[in-house]
Amino acid sequence: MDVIEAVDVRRRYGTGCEAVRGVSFAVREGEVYALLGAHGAGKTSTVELLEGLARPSGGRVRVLGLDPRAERARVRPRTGVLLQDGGLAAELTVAETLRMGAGCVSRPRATDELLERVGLAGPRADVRVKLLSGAERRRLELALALVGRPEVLFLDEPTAGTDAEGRREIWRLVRESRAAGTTVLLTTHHLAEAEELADRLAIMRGGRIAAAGTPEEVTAARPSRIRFTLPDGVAPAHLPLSVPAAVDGRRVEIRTERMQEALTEILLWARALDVTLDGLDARAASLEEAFLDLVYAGAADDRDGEGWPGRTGYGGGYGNGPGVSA
Ligand SMILES: Nc1ncnc2c1ncn2[C@@H]1O[C@H](COP(=O)(O)OP(=O)(O)OP(=O)(O)O)[C@@H](O)[C@H]1O
Repeated sequence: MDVIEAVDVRRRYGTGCEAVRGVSFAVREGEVYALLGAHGAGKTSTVELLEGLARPSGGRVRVLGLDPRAERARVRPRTGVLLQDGGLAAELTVAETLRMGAGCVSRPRATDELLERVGLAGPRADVRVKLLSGAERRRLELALALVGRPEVLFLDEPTAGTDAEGRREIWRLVRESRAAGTTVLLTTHHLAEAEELADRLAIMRGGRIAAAGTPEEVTAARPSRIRFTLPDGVAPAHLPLSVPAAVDGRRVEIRTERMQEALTEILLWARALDVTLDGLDARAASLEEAFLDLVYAGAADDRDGEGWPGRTGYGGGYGNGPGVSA
């Protein structure tokens, strides 16, 4: 069952900025789904619509089958929200803050047990919020999101302001929530975070979804890369490739969706010339490459369809002759 649904959703601010431009995705029960993108991609603007904080200017959002804004009273008790900026009261202690949160929900978790779980029990429970580290604040905010036993968790940049260790702690808590059956939608601009946590993800750029699926599906749709060093005496113009290649000094880089064909062509060419291809390296795209490609180089796709910067086309094939310069 789809617990969270966005269908062709749009959001235009009063300033005229259209931050969300026709976004569609669905999150299944018990799944962790990440909206991944650079700053300003439209992640928060999208999640806020699902949290019921604003109404979409177009399209449709549903949480647990309900309209999160029009039916807020029914949706809110079943969801937990971690905002990008939690806005905690600085003078309250950790325990006071969580007790206050517990007072606002109908079936609160035991606050002592929850503080234990997020690593803020014992002496840390009596510390004022203003004295907490960034990671501790985030864990307290997460405890507040969890105190009402939510079926759905919205986590906007859950590890913002935390160090590497703090990040791992929060990742552990997110995994525990998933293991308990909670459906999680999170936003992040950290690729590692999406890789670590997400069952499926959508990469956002300019208010749209540039790619979506499991990490494997997203990378499978991106071109593989073959690299090698041009052998001495071989000119770039004699490369036998029917696929476009880029040459930087003596280094050759080929991006291709037909890895096996391109690699076969290169190896046969090298054997015909009796040359060794130093540094030969062929690999499928990593999620990081897909992300960088879609989020940054992808802007070039929008402009001119060139695909990636610095590309030089070398056509040909074996018809080009032996390929060894005189
Ligand atoms: N209240 C607002 N009024 C006008 N424009 C806004 C408002 N909030 C966000 N925007 C604009 O909408 C676009 C998307 O912003 P949004 O915060 O949704 O992106 P994001 O992907 O969550 O980025 P970040 O990781 O920095 O939070 C940006 O161009 C931003 O400037």
